Amino acid sequence: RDTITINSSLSAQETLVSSGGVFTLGFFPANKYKYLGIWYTKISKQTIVWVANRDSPINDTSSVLTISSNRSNLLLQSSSNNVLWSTSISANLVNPVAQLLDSGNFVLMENNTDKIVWQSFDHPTDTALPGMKVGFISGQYRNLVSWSGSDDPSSSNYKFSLRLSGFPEFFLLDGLKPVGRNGPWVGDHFSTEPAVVNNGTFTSEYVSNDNETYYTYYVNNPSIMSRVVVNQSTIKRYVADTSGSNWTLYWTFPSDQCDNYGQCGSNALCNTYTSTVPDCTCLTGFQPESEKDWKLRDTSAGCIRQVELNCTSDGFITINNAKLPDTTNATVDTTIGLEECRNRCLMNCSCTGYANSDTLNGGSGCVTWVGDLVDLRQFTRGAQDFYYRVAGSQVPVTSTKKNRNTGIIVTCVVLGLLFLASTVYLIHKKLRKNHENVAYMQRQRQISFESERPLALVRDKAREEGLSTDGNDIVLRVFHASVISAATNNFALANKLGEGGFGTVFKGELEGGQQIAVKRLSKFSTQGLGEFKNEVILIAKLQHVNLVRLLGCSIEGEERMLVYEYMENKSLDTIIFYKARSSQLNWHKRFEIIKGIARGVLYLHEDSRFRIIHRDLKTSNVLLDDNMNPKISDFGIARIFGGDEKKSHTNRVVGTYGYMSPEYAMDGVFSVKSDVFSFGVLVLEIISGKKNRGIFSVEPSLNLLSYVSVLFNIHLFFSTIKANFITNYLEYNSKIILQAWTLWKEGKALELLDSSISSNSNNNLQVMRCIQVGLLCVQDRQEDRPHMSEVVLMLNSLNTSLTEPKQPVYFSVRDASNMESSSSCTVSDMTVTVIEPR
Ligand SMILES: Nc1ncnc2c1ncn2[C@@H]1O[C@H](COP(=O)(O)OP(=O)(O)OP(=O)(O)O)[C@@H](O)[C@H]1O
Repeated sequence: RDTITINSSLSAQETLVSSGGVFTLGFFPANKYKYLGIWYTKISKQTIVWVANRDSPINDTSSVLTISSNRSNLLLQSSSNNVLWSTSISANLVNPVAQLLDSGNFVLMENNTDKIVWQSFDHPTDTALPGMKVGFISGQYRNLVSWSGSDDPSSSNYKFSLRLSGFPEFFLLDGLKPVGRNGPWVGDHFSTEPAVVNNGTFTSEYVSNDNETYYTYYVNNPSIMSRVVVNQSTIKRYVADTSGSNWTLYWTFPSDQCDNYGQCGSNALCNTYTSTVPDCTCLTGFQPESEKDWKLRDTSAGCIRQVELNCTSDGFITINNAKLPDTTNATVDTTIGLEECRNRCLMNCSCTGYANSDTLNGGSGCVTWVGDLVDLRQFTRGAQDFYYRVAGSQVPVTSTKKNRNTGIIVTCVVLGLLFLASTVYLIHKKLRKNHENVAYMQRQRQISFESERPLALVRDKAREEGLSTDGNDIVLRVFHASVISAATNNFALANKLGEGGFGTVFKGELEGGQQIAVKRLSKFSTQGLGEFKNEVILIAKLQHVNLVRLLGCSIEGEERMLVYEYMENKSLDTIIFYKARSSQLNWHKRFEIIKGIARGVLYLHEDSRFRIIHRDLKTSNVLLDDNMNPKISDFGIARIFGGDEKKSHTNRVVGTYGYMSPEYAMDGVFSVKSDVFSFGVLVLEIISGKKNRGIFSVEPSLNLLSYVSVLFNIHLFFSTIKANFITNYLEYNSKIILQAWTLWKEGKALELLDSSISSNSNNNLQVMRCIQVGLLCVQDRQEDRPHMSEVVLMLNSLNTSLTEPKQPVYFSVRDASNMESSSSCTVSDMTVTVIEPR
């Protein structure tokens, strides 16, 4: 039989045998006592895989395993009715049955249902059978704990247990002392087992999320049995075939001395390539803490840096095929790749190393370390690269490949310089000849400086006003991360509002019912904590009815979150571009929205105490409250990510194609007039309900190409490329501008109006006025575009006469055949130069 019921208990002389005969449950003798346990039926040398009463042995011969009379538990009782072991639950079953399964799992359940209320697999002793989970599950640790001796099942000090902190990993412990470290799970294997990556015999499963982290495995071949067992200071995997032959040792850990935890001390590398004696070497850039001890092979003190890190000019050295160092204090971010991981490490002066957290598919995710690097080892194959930080002067240029590359680079630089020198004369001549060009360049530079200046001014002002010490007049909450986590139901997917270039936005509700939107910044700038706070405080100071209120921020570890008021109707793009929703916004509401946005931008540009250039005005950055009032969002967020937007890779920081002014798209120059351009696009989109932008990815190198072409006077080649670029840009990123312009010129501008809203003669004046303002704002030359103060005026006093908008230059470029050449040097002329060879 394989079951116990309320009427049939298991006496000391009886056994249960699983239906397929794989496992037996019964009483076995050990260490002068008796224990209730499970073993393989066919393996001749009894192999116990589970013990119920390992720490409460039986010392009589008539103990019995029963189901308790209240139908809730399994009880192991001695002859004197003492309970030696129990399942300790309160199940209250109607018709309980305990059954031994062929998997080795002993389960208590409701008869004829699948409702298992207790199972031995949830209470491992020293052995993990296939399907058993080891780790942290349902709020409890499930460790493997070794027997005290080969004939003594009682719990010993040795255990294989998960350490959850940092990047979770399994340790073999003697009490609290690590004996060995299995390393974190890096995709399809533990970092210490590169050689046992799935060879088809087993399927390993590793699950790690906010609620549980565990390892389990399955045997793929049904004729094979396997067990993983902790035996004192080792953990071993055995296999046997089901016919009952003896066990074969498949894998063992520690496998050599380099697996002993911290064998070589900190900041040292252990390998056993040349002998079984561990070879300890200090990492390059480090030296033994004690030379004397090191020579005597006492490496416990480890290694120290030869040159201290200075944070700004440090570099990294790679260890190939590495077992990652102890990850207890490491930080993991699975959302970024290696390059960003490296940058993150560089930005954090305490970061001492980094690596991918997942080695599959060429590697992904990021782990960063701080402090000493402990328990590193190197394998000969199959493991991953680990990068550790050293002072710049310690980075060796050793590999021949590097030397060769350096040689090539040096040769190229020398040739480039020669070429450069030979063309200096030509450039000089060209620049002299073209005074307007020089003037243009100066103008551009000036604009750049102007746009940078406010940032500096703002910071100085902030400091003057003592904002770095949190001025009293600012109502800004610094939220504890747990408050945000609770408010968003632990960032539940169901609460996700959207995702932008800076991170994911979640809806949340604070205690008390206030609704919030939380922007979880996925990447952050080089700024330190103080600076981040300053910037946030600064932004919180900007208060206007047409700006989204920033309520506060949250900072925890490397995580930065911004907390905004929640906007019931989300962003404008979610309404106007969708037929089903766009009729919610009639012309009156659209006109109010346009005026509201204009007032918000004016406030940013001129009315606030600080001059802010938004740099990414677009429909998804205009949110609507419950009354459809527009509120600009993301103002100042670029500031939080540092001012050096050219280095950033988020589409948000470099702006969004379709809304970018030509000078910003082509030359990276931005000013308040770039915002005016984006506003113009917004206006035309709100009127038409159509997007200006198609799908088009711009080659960032084109800017560079244009400079190179000037420098080397080889327009003919590069101008063709640039002409293509511009044509493409036009093709995809100015649909509405071109349509509005055409209709305007043909006197049919009203046709631009979204077909889902009806216009009437009362509205026509407003619609026409808005189209004209839109076209004035998207004019090519910055100086032709109005300031926001003028825009607000134009929208509010419909009777004043306006200038005629000029033809967008894009349009003229498309119509290239009409163009000859040009000698003037505005942005548009640069385009003309480009098309010369046609
Ligand atoms: N305060 C808010 N209330 C309600 N919804 C919001 C709020 N802030 C953002 N959202 C929603 O979350 C989405 C993502 O916002 P986010 O500002 O991160 O990205 P984006 O504006 O679409 O792109 P980018 O970051 O490139 O500007 C928005 O489109 C909007 O629908």
